Amino acid sequence: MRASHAREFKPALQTSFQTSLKGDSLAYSLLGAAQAVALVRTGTNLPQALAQLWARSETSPQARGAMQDIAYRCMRQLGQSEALIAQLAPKAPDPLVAALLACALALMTAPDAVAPYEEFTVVNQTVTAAEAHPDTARAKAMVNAVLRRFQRERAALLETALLQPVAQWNYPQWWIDAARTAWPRDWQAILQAGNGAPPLTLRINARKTSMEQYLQRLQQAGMAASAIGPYAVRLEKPVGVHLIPGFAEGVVSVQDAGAQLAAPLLDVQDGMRVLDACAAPGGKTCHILELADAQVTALDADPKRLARVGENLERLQLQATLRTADAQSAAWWDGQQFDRILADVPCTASGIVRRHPDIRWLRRKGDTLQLATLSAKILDNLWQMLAPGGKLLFVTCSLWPQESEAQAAAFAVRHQAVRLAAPGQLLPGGVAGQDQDGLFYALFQKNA
Ligand SMILES: C[S@@+](CC[C@H](N)C(=O)[O-])C[C@H]1O[C@@H](n2cnc3c(N)ncnc32)[C@H](O)[C@@H]1O
Repeated sequence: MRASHAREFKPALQTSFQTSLKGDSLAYSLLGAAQAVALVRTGTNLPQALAQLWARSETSPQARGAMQDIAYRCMRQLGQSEALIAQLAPKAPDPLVAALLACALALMTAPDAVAPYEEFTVVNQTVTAAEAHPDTARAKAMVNAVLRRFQRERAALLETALLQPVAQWNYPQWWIDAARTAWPRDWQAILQAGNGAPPLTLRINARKTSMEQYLQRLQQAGMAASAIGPYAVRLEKPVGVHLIPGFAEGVVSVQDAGAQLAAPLLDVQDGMRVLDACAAPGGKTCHILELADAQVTALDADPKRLARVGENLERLQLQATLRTADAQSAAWWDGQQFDRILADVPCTASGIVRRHPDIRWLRRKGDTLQLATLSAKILDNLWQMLAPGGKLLFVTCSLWPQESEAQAAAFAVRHQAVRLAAPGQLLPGGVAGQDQDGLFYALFQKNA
């Protein structure tokens, strides 16, 4: 990257500006997506950035869908787009201009078999979008020139950009290096899997249906699907939750196939006391309760996220005790030990980047150590709460050994914990047809 393209993002963006663009135009969606991308570049995660924009504008569901699609595509191709912009723009553009160009370039280089929009439409609508916002209006001619030059010199520009690993893989360099070090054989497949669109996997509620019944229900609804686990069903074409048969009545939930391994591994029996120590939004809490009549305490440090556990329990007609508390502390605990503990600890989320493609651009290299330190404290604190003979399942959605296997090994030594059979590291994608997220599982038992 040229020196003039070193990142200097202005933190103040005029995101509250109400545009006069037509709500159903591509220009409107491009401008919204660009604002979200610019917010990500100042440290906001993408779902929050989009929610922030939608909270103050009357954006139709269709336009929201289009904005979200463009912003997510942009995240998956940001390395390449920024390398192209560095070649094309005479000096580093202002943040919103850079984000708008990155969104346009993501559409113009989309890996889809059929391009999402005609290229000339993307160019025209990007210029229209630039004209419509005070932070980009002055750059209208530059935006036009950059995109038209990209059209003319596409092959050569891409060839040069792709010489840089960040542009080739669309991850920060430190992330590429970390993947290579941790997974010398699989790092390319791992990075590639993180750039794909995630599948839509459902978990059937064993209290309300069987796999056979539910597959039949989908067939009757004309939705192609296949069973990819004892409770896991993958829909061939992802759809919104409101279109999933039985979702509203709690017959199914959305949950990755890998994440569905947690509840069966915990081996919860009726009547057991179970602690789900980092529970929100409650996917695993609910699965535990679908499989056994257990007394579950669902804990989370974030009250807003914990409220989502409540909503999920309600939809599925299940019950648990909800506690907003810090799993590093025992201040909330009544001293009664648990038979089972699930520790689905906070982590870098490097194993679920295909669902959250913004994560790679938000994380910093030092986050891994910081989060591993926090989760070690959580694990150490939870161990005293486990009854003798009880089991603790440690889960992360990370690919970094520091947060996963190294953490598990050190924990076992610190507490003389017996390590039981568990999958260990699941790489994203996984075995053919399964297509799960990159999760880590370690199961411990306390000596009786
Ligand atoms: C990986 S998510 C849990 C996902 C959840 N188990 C599921 O399956 O839906 C980690 C959760 O840990 C929570 N968390 C972070 N730090 C925490 C702490 N110190 N104590 C308790 N919860 C914490 C976060 O708010 C987040 O909801």
